[in-house]
Formats: sequence, C-alpha cells, structure tokens
Amino acid sequence: APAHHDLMMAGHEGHHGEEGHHDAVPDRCAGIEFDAIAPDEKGTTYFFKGDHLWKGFAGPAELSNGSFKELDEHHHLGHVDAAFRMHSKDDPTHHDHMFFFLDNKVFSYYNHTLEDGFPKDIQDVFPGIPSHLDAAIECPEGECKTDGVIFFKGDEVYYFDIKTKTVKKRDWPHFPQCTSAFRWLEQYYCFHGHNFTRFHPVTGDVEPNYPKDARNYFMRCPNFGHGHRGSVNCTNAHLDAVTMDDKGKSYAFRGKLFMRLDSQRDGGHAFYISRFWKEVDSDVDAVFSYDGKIYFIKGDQVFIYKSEAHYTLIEGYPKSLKEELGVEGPVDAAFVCEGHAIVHIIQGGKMKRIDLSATPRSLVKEVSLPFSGIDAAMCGPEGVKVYVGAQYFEFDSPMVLSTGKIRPIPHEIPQQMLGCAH
Ligand code: HEM
Repeated sequence: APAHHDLMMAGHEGHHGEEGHHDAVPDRCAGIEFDAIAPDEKGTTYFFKGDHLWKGFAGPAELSNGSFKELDEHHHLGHVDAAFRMHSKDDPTHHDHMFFFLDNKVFSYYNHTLEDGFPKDIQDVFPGIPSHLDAAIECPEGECKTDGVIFFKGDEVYYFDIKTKTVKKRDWPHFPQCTSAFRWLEQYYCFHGHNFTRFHPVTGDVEPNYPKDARNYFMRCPNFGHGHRGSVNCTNAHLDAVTMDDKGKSYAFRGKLFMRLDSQRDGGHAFYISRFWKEVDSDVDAVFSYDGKIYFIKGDQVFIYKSEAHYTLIEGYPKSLKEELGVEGPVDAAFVCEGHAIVHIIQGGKMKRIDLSATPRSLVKEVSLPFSGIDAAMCGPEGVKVYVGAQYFEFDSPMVLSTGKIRPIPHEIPQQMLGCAH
C-alpha cells in the first residue's frame, strides 16, 4: 500500500467495490485523462471516463449507469463531458445537485435520482454556455464574487453567474486545456492528461510547482503516493490555536499545519499553513476571527488577513501586539464571540477583555481564570471551547468560563483535528 493511508487524511477514503477483471475496464493507475470529476451531495468524488466511473479516491472502475441509471438511456449522447456539484444556497431546488453535461444536454441528479424534466438543453439552463464542453467547476460566493460556475471548452473559459444567469468570458491565455475540473476543500484543480494544476478561480493564476501527477494525490495506486507515514507527530497531542468566524468556518492550527473543521463532508485533510497564510508559516500562539478578518498572534506580532478564501494579508501587517491590541506577549489563546467587538486574550491564568471598536485599544476588564495551561480557545453558537493538552472543555459563555469554579467534564480532542487519522 502507498505510504499515504493512515495519517493526515480523515474522513472519506472512497467506497470499495468489487474488483473488475474485464479487459475493457479502464485502469486509472495506468494514467487516465478523465472526462469529468465531481463530488455528490454526500462528499463522495466521482471520476468519469467513457462509460465507466470510479467512486472516491480508491477502488476499481464501474459502469456509470450503475450509479446514474439514465446516463446511457439516451443513445445518441456520448459520454459525460463535464460535471460539477451545484453551490447555490439561495436556491434549495438546485443546491448540492450534481450536474452532468453530455453533448448539448444537461442532467441534474440528487441522491442519484434524475430530477423531473431532465435532461434539458444546456442553453435552457445555462444560456450562453456552449455544447460539447470539456470541464466545469462550481465556485461559491466568497471564493468567486458570486455563486458561479466556470466552464471550459478548448481555449475558452466562461464564468456563469448562477443568480443573474449572465456569462463573462475569461481571458486566461496561459491556462492548461482542462478535460475535467474539480473543487476539493475550497481548492481549484484543472485536470489535463494524467496531471493536474491548481489555480485561482478569480484571476486564473496557476500556482507554482504544477502540473503534478494525479496518481500521487487523487487516487491510490501502487508505487504512487505522497505524504510520509509518521510525518505528523500524533503523540503529545495539543493544538496551537482554533477559531470560528461569523460564517461558521472553523480551523485548527498546530505546528506547520492547519485543518478546516467544518468541511468534513468532502474529507478532512491537513495542509501547510503556508499554503494560505504564507507570512505566518507556522507555530501560531493564538488565532481569532472578527469583522470578516482573521487575526494571527505569533510571538509579539499580529497578522491580519481577510477571511474570504484566497486570504490576503492586510497592508501594513504584521504589526506589534502592543500597537494592535495594547498587550504584551506571549498570548496563549484568544477568541471573539459573534456579534461582539470584544476579544478575550488568555495569558496564563488570566483573561483580558479588549474592545476592538475603540482606538487606541482599551482594556475593558481582566479576570482570573479557574485554571491555566490553556493552548487554544474559540467561541461559536454553542459557547466557548477551551483546549488544554489533549482535552477540551465547553462553557456556555465567556462569563461562565471566568466565573466557573468547577472544571466541566473533559472531552478528548478528536485525532483528526490534529491532522492524524483515528
Ligand atoms: C486518502 C488519503 C489522502 C488523499 C486523497 C490526499 C489527497 C491530497 C491532495 C489532493 C492534496 C493536494 C495536492 C495539491 O494541492 O497539490 C494533498 C496534499 C498533501 N497531502 Fe494528502 N491526501 C491523503 C492522505 C495524506 C496523508 C496520509 C498524508 C501525510 C501523512 C498527506 C500529506 C499531504 C501533504 C504534506 C500535502 C501537501 C500539503 C500542502 O502543500 O499544504 N496526505 N493530499
């Protein structure tokens, strides 16, 4: 088995089916150019080639009509040209549906059931988008300016705004010709040949160090793989920082790695902090979210980024902790509760409340905490979570945390939050 099984990736491993022994069954480990890739509503990824598909990152090829029955009931239509999972929160009738494009037709599936009235002409559902597409990928608001879909055909790239149904052509001259495209954990991948390239869905910029061979990352193949057994130290479990923003996005940080906690449907995978927050790099002391921004405290410095995906560092940062928040480091943990402009800064057995709406920052209050040794803390709809070593504690509010004389029942931090599998 490749080295990459048991660490760092939590959640979906794909579904294992029966071994295929038929000669005509394609082998994705031989290096396949996929026709289309898309996740379903449960987070299982489907890879399409001809009349076959693969479910998840491991397992053999199966006939597509076993999973999506109607796909070959229309004999004049070819194979799936492009596919994506719709993201359109304002429109629950389409949200999370899988859309497949075959020649000039579009199919919409939910729970592997074809929606009434489909297939339809692409023109009727996505006016301005051509037939015989190469690839398609969803791009939710926050990652793109609006909920949208990016379509690829030859050298042409189209951005379709779902709400207004308007189409804009993108001028991405140096872009690879994608035969399929796949959004995974908010990252955008164009597949071409048996390689893939990660790109920025708004600017079309291609990340350095690509293309990479898909067999090392998106499927399990003998003699391929990535990541190294034991490269994540899962003993001495603790977190450096955690945070949840007002859109409910939450993150855990440890050493050089971070992990999104709220997108487990599509599988949890730790990435390097430097992937998104280059200047911060590693070993943060505390992280909190406030007013559409994410604040990293590291030593006596504060880095502030916009919280929207493609996080950008705000000009003038990092600044000193003293200048930004009026406190001296080091800081153990920090959190803001939604709707409040107060950051709670935990240092040893003390918690400072600082008003972020006042300039210069003013200390509202300092309280003693009933315990010390806190590594990380966050505030969400269920209250405050405080992380100490391998355990965490829950409090209804910051007030309960500061006045509580008795420690609530400890919970174990899930291994997957540390970037380790169970
Ligand atoms: C089913 C299991 C796994 C799957 C499907 C998977 C998939 C992926 C994918 C798609 C990427 C992104 C490639 C890119 O953007 O260029 C990635 C990156 C990475 N994976 Fe995995 N992975 C798995 C398990 C593991 C394991 C077990 C480890 C290590 C212990 C690991 C370590 C890494 C590292 C270090 C990166 C680069 C992270 C970064 O640049 O921020 N992966 N993985």
